[in-house]
Amino acid sequence: MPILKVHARSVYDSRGNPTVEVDVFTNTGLHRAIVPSGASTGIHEALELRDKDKSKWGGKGVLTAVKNVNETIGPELVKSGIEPNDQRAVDALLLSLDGTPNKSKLGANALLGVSLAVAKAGAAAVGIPLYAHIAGLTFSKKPFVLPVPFFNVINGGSHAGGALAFQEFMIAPTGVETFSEALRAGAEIYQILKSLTKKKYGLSAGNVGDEGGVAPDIGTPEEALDLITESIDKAGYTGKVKIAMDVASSEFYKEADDSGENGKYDLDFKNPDSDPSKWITSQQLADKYVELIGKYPIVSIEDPFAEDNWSAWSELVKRVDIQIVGDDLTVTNPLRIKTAIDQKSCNALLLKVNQIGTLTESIQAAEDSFGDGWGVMVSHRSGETEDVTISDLVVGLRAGQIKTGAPCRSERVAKLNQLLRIEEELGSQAIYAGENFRKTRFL
Ligand SMILES: O=C(O)[C@@H](CO)OP(=O)(O)O
Ligand SMILES: [Mg+2]
Repeated sequence: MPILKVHARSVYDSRGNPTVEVDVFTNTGLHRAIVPSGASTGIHEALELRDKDKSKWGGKGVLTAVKNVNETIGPELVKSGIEPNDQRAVDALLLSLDGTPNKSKLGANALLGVSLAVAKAGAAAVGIPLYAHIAGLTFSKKPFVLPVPFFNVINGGSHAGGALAFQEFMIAPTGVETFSEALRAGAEIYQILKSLTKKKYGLSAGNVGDEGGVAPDIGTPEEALDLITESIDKAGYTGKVKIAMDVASSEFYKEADDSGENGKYDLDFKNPDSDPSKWITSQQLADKYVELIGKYPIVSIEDPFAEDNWSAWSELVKRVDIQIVGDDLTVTNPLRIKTAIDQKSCNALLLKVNQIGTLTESIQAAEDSFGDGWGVMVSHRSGETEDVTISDLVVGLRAGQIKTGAPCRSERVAKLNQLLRIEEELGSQAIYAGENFRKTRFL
């Protein structure tokens, strides 16, 4: 049952930017994937190919990537006769057609659209759900595990206006029994947070950022954490719902030396008149994290330091016992993950399929991370679409944690709704990760 035809087109993501959609046709019908896109992208990510022509979409077009699928990848894949359920062979072909270390020839967005659409065709070819197909491509151990959803309920950094430097403040219902209860808790807390925010910071503070979280003009992480804690308490989930942050600190790292070390962190980076004398060292930022962890129920911090400020990462891991997640640091790339393992820089991977460009490499990144005892959190991008592949991926990988924004805005809720469907379908064949979210692979 080979691949009959591959067709790509340019569609739009949740920020109104063009992105790549790929249709793969087999004798089971049409299988489609849409590629997400980041804003606070790491400099070491695989290349998202955007058109050079600045006259259309301000240089954000993806017509070249679309053409690469329609004129190169698609015809070669059809000609190869590779079966769609042989994901490894498909991805190996994609890598050889591109031939560059960072997918700069054909574009990681072109490759990923094909890779994910083929995965769906592969699942259909054997007549099983996508999550089960992915489980078969990796470590498959029963029961299936439904992830703890990390809801990004306050948006700051490069995802929102306002002064807040830290990018994401998330709530994680680790202390409930099921995924659906977790989603209900998230939605209830989010509604309370929204009205509290409006009351304290004015009506427009209830407007949302790129990932559906509220975006009040607050200056300090403490203010955001107080708002969240109050909302959790008011909703009746004290102790059952914990807090996580994605600081995305590469966005406000200044004056580093050539190796990426010894820079300063500018917590006022959105102010064009920010005062350099107030920028802080990685040591001072680490002290701030330790203080916040002591004061709030924080279970996970992502990108506490910039992508090449390696020494600061290892120091923090030694000082705290919570989850420290690499995103810009590790970029879902087995080579950078290896360095992070060797240097003990973090203890969890943020897995974003478009950082690396194929499903097989994403699975490898997860395997390598689990292999060192790390946690793995599957993640959306700030520019998203109706595609829900990551929901199947997190279940297939048995990763136990997903971040997909606030329980608000359809491109975020689509992923959560897909997890509700999977939960219903699996019934007693699945357990909820809950407090074991860092260790689900080893349960
Ligand atoms: O930093 C992140 O983790 C992501 C997703 O929340 O943002 P972006 O897609 O803009 O890189
Ligand atoms: Mg991040």
